[in-house]
Amino acid sequence: MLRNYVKPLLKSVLVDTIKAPIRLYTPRRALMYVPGDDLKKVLKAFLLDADSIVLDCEDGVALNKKVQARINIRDILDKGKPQRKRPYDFAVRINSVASELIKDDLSVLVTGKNLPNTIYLPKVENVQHLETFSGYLDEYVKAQSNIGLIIAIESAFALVNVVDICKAAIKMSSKFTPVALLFGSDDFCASIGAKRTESSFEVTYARQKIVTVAKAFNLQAIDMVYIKYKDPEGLKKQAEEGAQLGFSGKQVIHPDQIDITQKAFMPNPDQIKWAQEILNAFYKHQKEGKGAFSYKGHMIDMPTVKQAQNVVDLANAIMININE
Ligand SMILES: CC(=O)SCCNC(=O)CCNC(=O)[C@H](O)C(C)(C)COP(=O)(O)OP(=O)(O)OC[C@H]1O[C@@H](n2cnc3c(N)ncnc32)[C@H](O)[C@@H]1OP(=O)(O)O
Ligand SMILES: O=CC(=O)O
Ligand SMILES: [Mg+2]
Repeated sequence: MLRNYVKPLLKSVLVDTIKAPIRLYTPRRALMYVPGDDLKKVLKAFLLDADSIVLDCEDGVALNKKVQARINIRDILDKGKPQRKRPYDFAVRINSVASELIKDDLSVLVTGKNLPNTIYLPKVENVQHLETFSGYLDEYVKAQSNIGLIIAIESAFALVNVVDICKAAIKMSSKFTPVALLFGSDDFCASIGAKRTESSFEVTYARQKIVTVAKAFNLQAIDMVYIKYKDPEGLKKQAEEGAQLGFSGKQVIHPDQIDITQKAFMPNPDQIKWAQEILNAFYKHQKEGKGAFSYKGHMIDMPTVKQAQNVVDLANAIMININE
C-alpha cells in the first residue's frame, strides 16, 4: 500500500549520486540472530518476517555446541534455502579469525552445494583478518561465487582501523562482496571499558563513525542489539534513533523485536509524502530558475532535495524486495 505514495524514481536530476542499482538492494532492516545449535529456534526463524536471518555459530552458541551448530546449518543449506513469502537474506555468523574456529566453520558451511547469501565475519580487527578469511574462502569455495560479507566492528582497535578494513575489503574481494558494516556494541563496550547507560551516549562516537565510514564505501550500516527484549518501547526509541543516525538496519535477538525494528527503518507515509512534495516543488522551482525556495517555512535547496530523494529511493528499494 505504501507503493501508492512512491512515484517513479526521479534520478535524472541527481546525476552526481553514486548508488548501487536499486534491484540489487537487499534490505537488512532487522537482522535476526538465531543460535545455530537450537534447531527449534532455527526452524521457527524461517517462519518469521525478518529481512535477514543470521544463523549463529559465534557468541550465541556455547563452545561445546559449535559442532552441532555447524551440522544444523549445513543440513539446512543442503536441503536448499527455505522458501518464504518474500525474498530474504540467509546469513551465517561464523567465528572470528582470532578464535581459530573459523577454519572448521568454513570447512563445513561453504563446502556444500548451496552457499548462504551472506557471511557475517565477527570481530574483524584489521586487514590481516580479512586476508585470512579471504584465503580460507578461496581454499574452500571452488566454484565462482559472490557471497555477501558483513564486517563486524566490535573493538577500539577495529574502530581505529575501519577505513583500512573497508578499503581492503573492496579491493580484495574475489569470492565475496562486502555489503555491510555492523556495530557490535556489546563487545565494543567490553573493549573500551564503557558502562552501559539508558541513552547509549557511551557509543555515540562509534555509531556515528561506523555509519559515516559505511556510507563512504557504499555499504549498509547495521546498528547495535537492544538486549532488553521485553521492552518494546525502549527498542522502538533506539531503533528510530538508529534510523535517524543513518543506519540501514539493526540487529535483533527475539521474534518480538522484528516488526518494531523493520517499521523504524522503513520510511513512513508522512516521510514519503514530505519527500515527494519536496521533489515536486524542486522541479517546479528549477523550471522557474530558482535553486533555493521556501517550503512550509523551511529553506530548501539541493542538499535537502538529496535527502528527499534518499527517502524515496529507500522506500522503493524496500518495497521492490518485500513485494516480490
Ligand atoms: C551480542 C550478541 O552477540 S547478540 C547475538 C547472540 N545472541 C543470540 O543469538 C540470542 C538469540 N535469542 C535467544 O536465544 C532468545 O531470544 C533468548 C534466549 C534471549 C530468549 O529465549 P526464550 O526464553 O525462548 O524466549 P521466549 O520464550 O520469549 O520465546 C518465544 C518464542 O520465540 C522463539 N524464539 C526466541 N528467540 C528466538 C530467536 N532468536 N530465533 C528464533 N526463535 C526464537 C522461542 O523458541 C519461542 O518459540 P515458541 O513460542 O514456539 O516456543
Ligand atoms: O555481536 C554483537 C555485539 O554487540 O557484540
Ligand atoms: Mg559481538
